[in-house]
Parts: sequence; structure tokens; C-alpha cells
Amino acid sequence: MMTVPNEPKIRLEHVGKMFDSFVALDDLSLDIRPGEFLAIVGPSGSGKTTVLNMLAGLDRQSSGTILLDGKPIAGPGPDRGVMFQDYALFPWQTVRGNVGFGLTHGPAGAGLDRAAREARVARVIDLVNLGGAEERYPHQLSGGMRQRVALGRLIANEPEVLLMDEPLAALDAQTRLVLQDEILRIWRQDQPAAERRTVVFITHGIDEAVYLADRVVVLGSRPGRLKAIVDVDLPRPRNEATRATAAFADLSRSIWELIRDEAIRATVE
Ligand SMILES: Nc1ncnc2c1ncn2[C@@H]1O[C@H](COP(=O)(O)OP(=O)(O)OP(=O)(O)O)[C@@H](O)[C@H]1O
Repeated sequence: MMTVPNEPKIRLEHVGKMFDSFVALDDLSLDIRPGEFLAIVGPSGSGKTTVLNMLAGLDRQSSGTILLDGKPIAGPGPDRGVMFQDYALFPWQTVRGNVGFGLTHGPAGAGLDRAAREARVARVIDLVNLGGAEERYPHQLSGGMRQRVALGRLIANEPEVLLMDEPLAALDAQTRLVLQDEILRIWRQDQPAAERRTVVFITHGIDEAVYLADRVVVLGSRPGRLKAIVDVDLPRPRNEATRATAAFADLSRSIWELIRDEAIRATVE
């Protein structure tokens, strides 16, 4: 990886985003550290997806600067992988075909011969616990399995930065908990930060943000703006016991208090 120690992986400096005269995001400055798991929470309309789209290079800020490894983001690139809530799998491709799609058809596979690509796909399928389902098609999979495929496709390309927009929101509560642990394992929470990828993870779930993240960025709305950055100093590796601690409950409550009024307002307007 190109990461320079002590330099931020991503730096946002006074970033603003307008849609015509509507301010979707106002003056956001934030450093994201290499290997960090950063969660973003905030009420509906606070600009979470707008931030992620700009980091992905799918949209451009109206003002300010966004640097990745010290260089301005000019568009999408293989150094960043994106996963959405309803990440559309290719229905005509099997699990193996979907996981390997970026390697076969995208820049991530350049320089890998067929055997190397197949070996990587097999390793990733194992990693996301889809062994035995390689030849199944998306319509033959549960929602949880489909998001595993999407996760596999994301990491098969080995991007340095994972950008995830509510990837677990469509799943039932139990499956979501299982996949949270999978994401932490894949992120290598038991390894030093230098061994990890950088993750930016948007969620509506405050508990989910606290369970997963090193820091939680809390955005406010109207206009979208930074409200607080909360350090989550819960020890790693985290597991079921983590959720039962008083520290976990305290952190979740304090984040909820930060967004409660706006979240309630967002439901009645
Ligand atoms: N292409 C667009 N054109 C006009 N307005 C937009 C566009 N994209 C987003 N917005 C507006 O910008 C604001 C921020 O949107 P964004 O999707 O980033 O919020 P969010 O925090 O991700 O919301 P949610 O939690 O509902 O997904 C919203 O008020 C939205 O309506």
C-alpha cells in the first residue's frame, strides 16, 4: 500500500456540496487515518451519502479539497471499492462469477494470470463463508448471502479503502449481527492498523456504528454538517460481550442524544 505512516489516508478540508442553491454539506473538515474504521451516522438528509459519493469519485465537491494519500480525488479508482445497501449483483453470474467480476473485467485483475485470479476468488469465497455456494446464482441466495457476495466482490479487488453505504440495512437483525462480525474479521480487527484497510461505513444504526468503528462521525442536517467526532475506545477484538458493557451503552446513548432532536424532526416533516 502507498500509505505513509502518520499521514491521513483521506483528508477533507472545508468540503462543501451544493445542489443548485441547496446546501447538502457545509464546510466539512476531517482526517481519516490509514487502517481506521470510521463510521458516519446522522439523520436522514445530513449528507452521509453525499460524502461517500465524493470519496468514491462519483460526485465532485462544490468547494474545498479532498485528498487521498495526499492527492486530490479526480474520479473513481481501483484504490477504492464501494458497496451499497442494495448492491446489484449480476443475476446471470454465479457466486464465483460475481466475486471475480472485477478481476476479470476491471483494472484490479490486470497483471494476474487466470490461475492467480481463480486462486484469489477461491480465497475470498472462503473468507466470506460462501464455500459450497460457488455455482449458485443470486436468486438462489438469501439476502445475507447476497451481501456476502457483494462483500466478496468488493474485497476481491483488494482496494485500499472500502466505502460502504448502509451495506447491512436491508438484512434482518440477526443476519446483520453476524455480518458485522464478518466485516470486522475481514477488516482484520485482530491485526495492527498497518495490516488493515481503511473503512468508511455509513449506517443508521448507532449500535452498529459503535460496535464496528474506531471513531463515529456524527453529522447534523440543514445544512449537512459535522456535529461531533466520537472516539470509540472499546477494546478489540470486539464480540458479543462488547455489546453488553456499560461503556457500549454509554457511547450509544451519547451519540443518540447528539442526533435525537433532528432525527425526530426528520420523521415529522
Ligand atoms: N442529486 C441531488 N440533487 C439534489 N439534491 C440532492 C441530490 N443528492 C442529494 N441531495 C440532497 O442533499 C441532502 C443530503 O443527501 P444525502 O443522500 O447525502 O443524505 P443522507 O444523510 O445520506 O440521507 P439518508 O440517510 O436519507 O440516506 C438531502 O437533502 C438530499 O435531498
